[in-house]
Amino acid sequence: MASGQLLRAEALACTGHRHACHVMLYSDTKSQLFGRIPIRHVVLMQVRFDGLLGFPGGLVDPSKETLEAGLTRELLEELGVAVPVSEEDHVESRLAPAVSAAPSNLITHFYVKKMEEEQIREVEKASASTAVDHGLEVMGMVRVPLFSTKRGGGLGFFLSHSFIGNARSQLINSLLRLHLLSAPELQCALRSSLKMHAQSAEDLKAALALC
Ligand SMILES: O=c1[nH]cnc2c1ncn2[C@@H]1O[C@H](COP(=O)(O)OP(=O)(O)O)[C@@H](O)[C@H]1O
Repeated sequence: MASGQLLRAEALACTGHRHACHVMLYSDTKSQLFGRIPIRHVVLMQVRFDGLLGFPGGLVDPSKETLEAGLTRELLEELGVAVPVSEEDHVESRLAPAVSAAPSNLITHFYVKKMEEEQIREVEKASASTAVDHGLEVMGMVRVPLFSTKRGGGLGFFLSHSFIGNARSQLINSLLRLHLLSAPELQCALRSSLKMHAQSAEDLKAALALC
């Protein structure tokens, strides 16, 4: 098993750990950007309160509720609509890397749920209207652009943003595992991200000089 990865049961047996559950909601779509670039799939992420990109979800206390019940409760707060998640949607559990000298005590559990495009639209509408976390813990839901434009835009530029924890690798692993994109398509997007990242560093230095 890959480093840090745990079976769901092993993860639940860890004492003294915090548990965070997040889900990637997605659907197929026939929509085309500019009437010619196939969008293929709708994948939802969110801009969090801290400005980072991540998946909807949150901390769950497994001594009080199941991981899936806790995730479903978090989703209601963040999305404003019931999206039941079950054990069958579970993809992986992993010990989060340590962020300081102290060992990590956070276990992240990741889920993937396929929906109809219409249900995704309902989630998007509710997340900006009835969700109690809107504008507070969640600044807004976003669709991941899965296409690539000639100049490396689309997925490449999206991946150059900053993500919370291992959310970027959760996204990339899911796109590969579900065959939503091929490995060469992802490699191409990631190369474009690296270039964009270097350019952003220069832009940031220039912006700092304005202050
Ligand atoms: O999308 C994600 N993928 C992987 N880990 C995440 C993601 N979002 C948050 N985390 C991790 O889980 C922890 C708790 O998540 P979150 O901030 O969503 O919970 P909360 O809203 O209940 O405080 C975060 O501090 C972060 O380390």
